[in-house]
Amino acid sequence: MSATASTAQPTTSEQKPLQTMTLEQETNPWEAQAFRFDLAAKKLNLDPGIWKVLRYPQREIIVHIPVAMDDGSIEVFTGYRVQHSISRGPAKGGIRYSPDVSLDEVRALASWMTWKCAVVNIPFGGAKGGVICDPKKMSQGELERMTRRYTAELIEFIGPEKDVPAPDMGTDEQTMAWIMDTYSMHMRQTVTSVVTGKPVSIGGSRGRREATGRGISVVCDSALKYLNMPVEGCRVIVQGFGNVGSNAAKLLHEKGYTIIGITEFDGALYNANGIDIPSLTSHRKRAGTINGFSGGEAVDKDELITRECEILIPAATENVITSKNAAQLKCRILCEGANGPTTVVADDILAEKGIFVIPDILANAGGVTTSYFEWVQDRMGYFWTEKEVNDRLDTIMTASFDDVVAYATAHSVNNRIAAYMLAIDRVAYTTKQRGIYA
Ligand SMILES: NC(=O)C1=CN([C@@H]2O[C@H](COP(=O)(O)OP(=O)(O)OC[C@H]3O[C@@H](n4cnc5c(N)ncnc54)[C@H](OP(=O)(O)O)[C@@H]3O)[C@@H](O)[C@H]2O)C=CC1
Ligand SMILES: O=C(O)CCC(=O)C(=O)O
Repeated sequence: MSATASTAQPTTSEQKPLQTMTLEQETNPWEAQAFRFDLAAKKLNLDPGIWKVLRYPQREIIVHIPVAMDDGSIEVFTGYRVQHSISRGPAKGGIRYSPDVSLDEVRALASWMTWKCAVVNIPFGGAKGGVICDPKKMSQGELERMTRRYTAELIEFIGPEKDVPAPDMGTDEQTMAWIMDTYSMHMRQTVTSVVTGKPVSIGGSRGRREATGRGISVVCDSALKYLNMPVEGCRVIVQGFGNVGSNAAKLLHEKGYTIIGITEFDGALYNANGIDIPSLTSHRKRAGTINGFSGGEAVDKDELITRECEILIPAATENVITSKNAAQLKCRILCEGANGPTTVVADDILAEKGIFVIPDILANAGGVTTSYFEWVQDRMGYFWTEKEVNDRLDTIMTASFDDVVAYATAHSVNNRIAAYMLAIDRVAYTTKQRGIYA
């Protein structure tokens, strides 16, 4: 690795039609995924048949889930599970509960899971699930009934050797416990390895809760080393203070980074001297919001992500960095904790600004990597210490960062396209090896 590496990144597109995209096209996650896939496949000179196979998901399941609500009414929720690929192993990926879920979003998230698992070289394909609902407005009883019914509808499609769900936005360890229990009732035996991200007491892995944030902290360390930048004085802004954002902030704070900004859906905080993350976490637990915390100044959340910092970590949702605000970013490194936070148009603007991007399918792969460890431990019935889990995670994340950056240099592409190319090449190889032409 070069100590004098430049931050300059080649642009994503060589075509100009990007400039004529409407904002609606620009922010469709499936279009964004497909655009980058096509570009990487072209650079790989991918076999046209394999191209067609990998471009689209293998299976898309839509379910309508009737749920008895607490007030006695019946509501019907729409849910999806999309399995993009099982070429390298069982499909793997989280389940999202959000009012914004759509089939195109779940398709994109499922494809990103395939590429992500291949980037970190773990033996899974990709899948994702989602239910259109607002979990913040539902009681625990309503969420449990919806989750159990959703699981029952998917019963023949999921399983330890078929498709292994995990948490994502709006879902957590409790949701995974309900899925595991519902699946086990149908199988007439306890099957812990059907989901990951469960509570440790029922087969979860130590370290899974923090794993995505931990992986982010590891790739930030690698990026600083690569760019010859010190941790001391490294200012970080984090968007999102849920599972991913809060754990990334906590671990980076422990490593000596200065977290100067945190945003959530309903507010944002700034402190040029650094926010005390443990105190903010206690406040967030008590108050249910970051608002009202005395250790930072309340600021506008959209403006905060454009403030000067060394590292910006979007860890909330898709399409937060678009043609509308990319030119205003003043970070040196963009580390994508969320899936799909940057649009393809924004990619080119960031490249022109020389921002070093650690793409989502690498940066947030710590979660699925520790999910892999959980699946392995459940199948062995033997559980590792937290240190063993974290050490293995650190090793994989560091090596994957090095692989992507080396690939980018070797092929003169930016980090995102390098990660796609590396992943597509690996998935194409197993797809051919398994003999789809038979
Ligand atoms: N959980 C995991 O292991 C993994 C998650 N990811 C990705 O990371 C992202 C976050 O997931 P996760 O942390 O699990 O989700 P959570 O539901 O735990 O948290 C989401 C956070 O994002 C905030 N948020 C939502 N919309 C906005 C917005 N427009 N501006 C600012 N903040 C916002 C929410 O704020 P509020 O509470 O105020 O609504 C909340 O703090 C998603 O893209 C997910 O796909 C990727 C890999 C693994
Ligand atoms: O842990 C997992 O299996 C998947 C987590 C996830 O949904 C993601 O990485 O986007």
